[in-house]
Amino acid sequence: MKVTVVGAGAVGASCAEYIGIKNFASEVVLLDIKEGFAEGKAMDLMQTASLMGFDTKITGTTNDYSKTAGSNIAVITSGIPRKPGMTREELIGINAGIVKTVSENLVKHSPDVILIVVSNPMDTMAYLAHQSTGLPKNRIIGMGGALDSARFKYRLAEALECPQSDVDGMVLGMHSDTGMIPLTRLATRNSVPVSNFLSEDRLNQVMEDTKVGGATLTKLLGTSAWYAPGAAVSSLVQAIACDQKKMFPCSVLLDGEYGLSDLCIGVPVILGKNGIEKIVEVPLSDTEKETMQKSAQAVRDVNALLNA
Ligand SMILES: NC(=O)c1ccc[n+]([C@@H]2O[C@H](COP(=O)([O-])OP(=O)(O)OC[C@H]3O[C@@H](n4cnc5c(N)ncnc54)[C@H](O)[C@@H]3O)[C@@H](O)[C@H]2O)c1
Ligand SMILES: O=C(O)C[C@H](O)C(=O)O
Repeated sequence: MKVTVVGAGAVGASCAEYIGIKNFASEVVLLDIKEGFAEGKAMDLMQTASLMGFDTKITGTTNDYSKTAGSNIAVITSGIPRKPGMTREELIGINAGIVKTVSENLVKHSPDVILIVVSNPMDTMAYLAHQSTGLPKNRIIGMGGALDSARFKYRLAEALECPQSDVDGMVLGMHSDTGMIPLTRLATRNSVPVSNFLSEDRLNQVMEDTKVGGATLTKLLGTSAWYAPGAAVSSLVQAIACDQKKMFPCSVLLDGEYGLSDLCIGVPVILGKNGIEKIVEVPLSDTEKETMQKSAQAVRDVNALLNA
């Protein structure tokens, strides 16, 4: 199993580190445009192998796509992150050009690759990857919902004063400060709806804290987060590489599901060796349906900037 990670910055390196530690891939290639950077990150990570107990071979390259040839999975993290006070959508001007070139190069060298798009604004970048590569829709996956759901569980556990392993929950919709839809109605603590334990006000607070999860960290760190993003990507890569058939909310091209078409947005999918093996349609309440439509409109507005 060969995995390429484009962008050896904060998220790309964290993702390569977690893939290494989980020890399921034979090879990870890190590629970056900055001279020597991916090689340096790869060497540093490889010097953790005997300490962390993994055999995955991690190598780095400066923009040489021939080294990525034959990749089963490729992760795109190349592009600029936001600074405090910015939205993810403001990154489109620079990141669209990068994601277009990178996705074309990846597919040229690995025609059977499954792409995982991370660069922001992620839903639009996943849509752009479809436009620029023409890959079948099961082979382009936008990562956002897995991370947002992890943050949702963190906030739920905080409110419930319980371990995160006690809680379950999912975030659908656009990966943006206003477009996320944490499904509080369906969240549970050991199968018991969380509304049995938390007031409506507290649940609304959990929802709001989840939606601004990325912005909160960006304000604290001065740039956007990388540990949880890297871990979330590594979980998607593992689900595909190990044919796990696990369910994650991912940004995928819809064709009528949830009443939406011709956009990528976060919905639950089953991930296995073929990438997206199934889109799961969760029955939504009228309010959730309305919120999903608004979120989709926000995605379409950003997609329209690709042609502006
Ligand atoms: N979808 C998500 O949930 C999520 C989570 C975290 C970060 N992100 C996004 O991921 C992206 C990366 O974030 P980061 O914190 O790792 O940034 P970073 O600046 O640390 O790393 C980005 C790397 O991309 C490289 N790069 C730029 N252009 C390139 C190109 N054409 N080819 C190859 N490499 C290139 C840069 O040299 C840099 O090393 C940002 O757009 C950020 O917003 C998304
Ligand atoms: O917040 C960001 O800009 C980065 C990423 O999308 C995140 O949610 O951490």
